[in-house]
Amino acid sequence: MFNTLCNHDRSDLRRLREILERSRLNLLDSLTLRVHDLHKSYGDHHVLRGIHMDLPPGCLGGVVGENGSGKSTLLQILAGQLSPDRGTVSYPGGLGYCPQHTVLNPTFTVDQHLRFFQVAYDLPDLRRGWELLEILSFTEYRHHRIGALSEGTQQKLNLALALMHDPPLLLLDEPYQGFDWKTYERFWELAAELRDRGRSVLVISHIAFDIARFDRLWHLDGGRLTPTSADAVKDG
Ligand SMILES: Nc1ncnc2c1ncn2[C@@H]1O[C@H](COP(=O)(O)OP(=O)(O)OP(=O)(O)O)[C@@H](O)[C@H]1O
Repeated sequence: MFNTLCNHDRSDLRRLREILERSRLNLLDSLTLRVHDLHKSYGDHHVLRGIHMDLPPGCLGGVVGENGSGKSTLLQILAGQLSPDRGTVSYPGGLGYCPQHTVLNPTFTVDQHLRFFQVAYDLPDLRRGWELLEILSFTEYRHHRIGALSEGTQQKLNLALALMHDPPLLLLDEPYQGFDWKTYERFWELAAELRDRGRSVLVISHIAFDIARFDRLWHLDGGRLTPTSADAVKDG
């Protein structure tokens, strides 16, 4: 009798575990950035030729590739700023996009940009925005107009604006261009912290430089992505 009960309990437990594991996988599936068979041409220049990619929550991914290989084109499509000729992109909703070239108003101050984006993102306060100024060490420029700031400081604001609403997916196109070394290190700490809090982070990066920092790495070449390792990129 006791054995029968125990066996019964064990099989119930196994079934429960299977159900939980299935729901965990379904949840993970619905939270993942999924890219399927993306193609993009400019005239007869076929830049992307069938891009496939999955980026789950809590993953710091990188795309490396030569100049002109199509990295920014890919990120612009993922961010919804450019239409692909073919293929699909899906993600759970809410993203932060840091474009390669800043899109800031030179006559506005740093603070005014934060307030403008606070309204756009419908944020109750600017706590995270100010925290990002601290982390990226440019609080002292809060009341300066953008036109009077160095390119590196403008890039810091560009990044802070992409992160301040704490979205589940971050698409960062060479986000540390012009950063000094200390801020560059801070950027990677920030990216790791976002990953550890379950965000999906995709960074376009320069070959053989920061690639050991990624959980997943792809090489963009000939219009296609190949999963690769830091060692393969350095050696290749
Ligand atoms: N709007 C456009 N019209 C025509 N050609 C374009 C356009 N945008 C990009 N290209 C071309 O598409 C190719 C890929 O450009 P893209 O900027 O995506 O590459 P990238 O890998 O990001 O380059 P980089 O490392 O120099 O930033 C390049 O040959 C570029 O000249």
